[in-house]
Order: sequence, then C-alpha cells, then structure tokens
Amino acid sequence: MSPSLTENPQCVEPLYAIIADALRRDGYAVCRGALPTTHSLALREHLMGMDSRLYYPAGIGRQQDHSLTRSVRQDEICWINGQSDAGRHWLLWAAALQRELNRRLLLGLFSFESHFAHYRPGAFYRRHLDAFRGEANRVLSLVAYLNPGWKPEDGGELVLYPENGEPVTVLPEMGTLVVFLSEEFAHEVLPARRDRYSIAGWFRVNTSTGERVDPPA
Ligand SMILES: O=C(O)CCC(=O)C(=O)O
Ligand SMILES: [Fe+2]
Repeated sequence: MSPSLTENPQCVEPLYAIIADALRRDGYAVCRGALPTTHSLALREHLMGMDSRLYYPAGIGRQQDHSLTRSVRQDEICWINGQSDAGRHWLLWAAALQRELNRRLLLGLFSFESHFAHYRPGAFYRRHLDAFRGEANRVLSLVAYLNPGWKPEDGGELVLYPENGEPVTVLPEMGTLVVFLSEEFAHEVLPARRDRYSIAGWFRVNTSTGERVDPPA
C-alpha cells in the first residue's frame, strides 16, 4: 500500500478493509505506509524529544528476575497514557481501528493498552506469544514502526511464526503496521544494528466476572 492511500481521513476506509480481510483470511496483516505520514512523524518527534528516564526495561509476565528477563527481551518501554498530543492522537487512532474491527469482524474488542519501545543496537525479544490460549484477554496485537529509512542490513526484523506455514519477516520501517491474533502467532524481534523505535499495543476483550474486573480499568 502506498503511503498516500492513508494520507487523508476519507482514505482510511480501505485500510480498515484490508486489515479486516487479512485477519479473516490469515490471522495477521502487514500494511506498509499504514500510519499517515504526519502522524508517524509526530510520534517519532515525540519519541526523540522524550526524557530517556521515562523509559524502563520491559518485564515478562510477573517475572521479577532481571537477568532472566534480559535473556528474553531487552527493549525499554514507556506506557502511553495520553499525556502528550502525539500519545493522545495515537490512542484515538487505535480506538477508531478497534471500532472498525469490531464492526467488521465482531471481535468484541473492549480495551487497548500500548507502549513506546526502544531497542538499542543488539537488543532483541526472543520468540514468545503475547497471550496464552484460554486466557482470553489479549486478543489482538498491534505493532507500529517509527524508523525512517530502515534497510534490510539494519536487521531488527519482526518474525511471525504461523502454525502452518513459512515465517513472515517484517522490516520495522516508518509507518508499517502489523496486526495479528495474539494467541495464534509466536513471534520474535531479531537484534538490530541501529536504534529501533516502535509502538506495541494489545486489544483486549472484557473477561470480567462477578468477582473479578478484567481488564482492571
Ligand atoms: O517490536 C516488535 O516488532 C514486536 C514487539 C513485541 O513482540 C512485543 O512487544 O510483544
Ligand atoms: Fe510480542
């Protein structure tokens, strides 16, 4: 898809259709140039200007063991809570996508959480699942990349592992968006040779019961 396709609001419609069709067919979608250029540039600028102390090493599950975590993932993250213009705009964009995917695929997506991620040169995230089967909460994973001029020799690819089929490799190029079913696709981030910036997010369903509110907010 060319970047110009999503440049103005009336052109977002085809993007939703493309993502919904690909999810229905394959369980994942990879869309180059999906984020409007003005939007991805604003997010990138915000990231570049952020105080690096706002980032902290990512964890895994409830795992507290720092060296174990480092052997699995080495990105630094900052949760997006809508305090900045760029962050608010991103959350609105994700909410529109949530609404459209619910309308087209009846997924019942209920909430969204996301963070900025920075992988320093050499950092990786080993093969993992974002959600475990039967624990229906993270249903759909979404990743958006914010790295202009990324080249194959820069590494840092996302590799998705479909259960039946060849691995799918994605370069983390500016504006590229990847969406996939969280319980279905193991995936990993290969080490990059440059700083690698992205947003990772998850849509969840509401699994609250009488005793437990999930998601909590
Ligand atoms: O940055 C990516 O390509 C994927 C990140 C990821 O898998 C995660 O944060 O769970
Ligand atoms: Fe992941």
